[in-house]
Amino acid sequence: MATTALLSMSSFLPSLDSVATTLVSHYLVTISLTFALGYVVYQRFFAPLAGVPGPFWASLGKGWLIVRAKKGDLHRELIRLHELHGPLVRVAPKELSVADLDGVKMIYGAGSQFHKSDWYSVLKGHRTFDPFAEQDPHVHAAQKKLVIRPYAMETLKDLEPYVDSTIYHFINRMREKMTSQIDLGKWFQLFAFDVIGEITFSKRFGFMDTEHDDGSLKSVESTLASASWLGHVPWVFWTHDFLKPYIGNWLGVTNRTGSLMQRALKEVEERKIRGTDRNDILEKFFRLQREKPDQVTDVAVISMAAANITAGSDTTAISLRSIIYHLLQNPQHLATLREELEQAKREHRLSDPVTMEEADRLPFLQATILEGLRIHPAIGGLLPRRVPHGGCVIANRYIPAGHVVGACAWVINRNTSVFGHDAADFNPHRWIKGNKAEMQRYFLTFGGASRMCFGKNIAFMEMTKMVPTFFRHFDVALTDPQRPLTEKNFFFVIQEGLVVNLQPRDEKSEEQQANGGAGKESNGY
Ligand code: HEM
Repeated sequence: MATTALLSMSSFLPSLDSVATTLVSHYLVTISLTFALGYVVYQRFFAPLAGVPGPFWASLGKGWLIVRAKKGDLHRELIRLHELHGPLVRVAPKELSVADLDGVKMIYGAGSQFHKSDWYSVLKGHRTFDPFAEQDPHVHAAQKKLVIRPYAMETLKDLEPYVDSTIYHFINRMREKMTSQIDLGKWFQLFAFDVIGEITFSKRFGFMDTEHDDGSLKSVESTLASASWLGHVPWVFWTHDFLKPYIGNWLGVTNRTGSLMQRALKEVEERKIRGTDRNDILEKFFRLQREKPDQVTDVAVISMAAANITAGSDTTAISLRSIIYHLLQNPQHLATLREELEQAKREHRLSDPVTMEEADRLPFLQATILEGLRIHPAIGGLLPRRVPHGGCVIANRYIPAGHVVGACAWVINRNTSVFGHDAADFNPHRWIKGNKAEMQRYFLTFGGASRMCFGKNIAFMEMTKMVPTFFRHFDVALTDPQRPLTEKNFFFVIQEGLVVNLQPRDEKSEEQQANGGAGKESNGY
């Protein structure tokens, strides 16, 4: 009886195995929790960046940056956080967003020792020639020296007729579309791709003809959407790269070495067979290649041609959208611009398309373009840089070597001490009445110093010709002025919703007939 009772009791007692398992799992949980707590305490109180304000989760890992990249709102969050916390915001355990002006000068100014961080490594991948993503300053300087000439101010005159013919085509397409509402934002995108094709290969991609792209647009956007989060965890990219032969491609960023490269390769090969009498960018690269055949390799030429498409199409479309949208939202500024254009027209200083030289003499136009670029910088990423040996001090805070610092143009371009108390508003007059030199010193839309945009002059030429020519031809109104544009930041801050009604202003003018570049549409070699 007693034995039976003992046996039945033992069936309720835990076995030795389960006691051991429970103890081990408790032990593991306790160790993990202790480590986790220790990590949190370290990051919050003892790490070199401990105490720098910012979102709680950002101080613990890259998750906050990845979520922002996925949501596409990093630029807006950074504006909010800097307003709240001041010149430094901690965006990751070892990474800061900087709004301090001396800090910005130190990071991006001439002779800076702050070089591009690992964020860029995923854009570069295995590419051997890529000035945009190159992290090594010596390699970058050597590559830049080899290929920069075609982007110089002096060559713009050669490229102007190609821009003219594409603008002319754009205006004609708009005239055909005028009866219905027009998604002008989309048309600027088609234009920006076509014009890059024209100035690089003397060949529009034909997107304005078919009214859609051949996948290039998606390719650029999926590259950036993927790079913008992967850049924060480059090890994911490199692990995927290692496993790709077995698991296939799962990442959009590889498009950068995919379809755009193929397009550039095809154009280069065709050009080599056919030759050309054109003086476009490709021809200028070939000239450099003839001078230094062992250095300006085919890989370099193809890579630069592809870079023009990736770096120069969406960015220009975004900027055009910003300029036109803000003018339409601010009729008083549009009226001032129209007055300037009307006067120039009366005085026969306005061709059709407007020439670069004429546009240079239209101060309010220039101010409007700078203001559109200031208020909505096409690139909304942090432009991250590695802190050099010896560390640095920014806003009275020591930041050790190897940490990452960066500034977002959306934050810096809204600094009230540089751009005025109304820095959050669109007001072109600031570029006429304000301290232009000071504003240009901190104008981060095209990046800074040694890593400044190659295509700045080309982009300016396209915009300063397109904007007055467009307004010369059309009266433009937003179909729904109450509805703001939507925007998403995948490194490029892309807008949607610029839908307008167009009315013709005048018929083709005498100047248009007189201007050889405009009158000639070209699409081919
Ligand atoms: C409004 C239009 C444009 C804007 C706002 C813009 C903006 C920028 C910015 C901010 C950078 C620096 C990025 C960084 O530091 O990570 C950059 C670099 C670059 N851009 Fe642009 N860009 C524009 C148009 C163009 C065009 C039209 C081209 C080519 C035809 C181009 C080619 C490049 C290249 C090659 C670089 C790399 C420069 C280097 O690292 O040395 N961009 N751009």
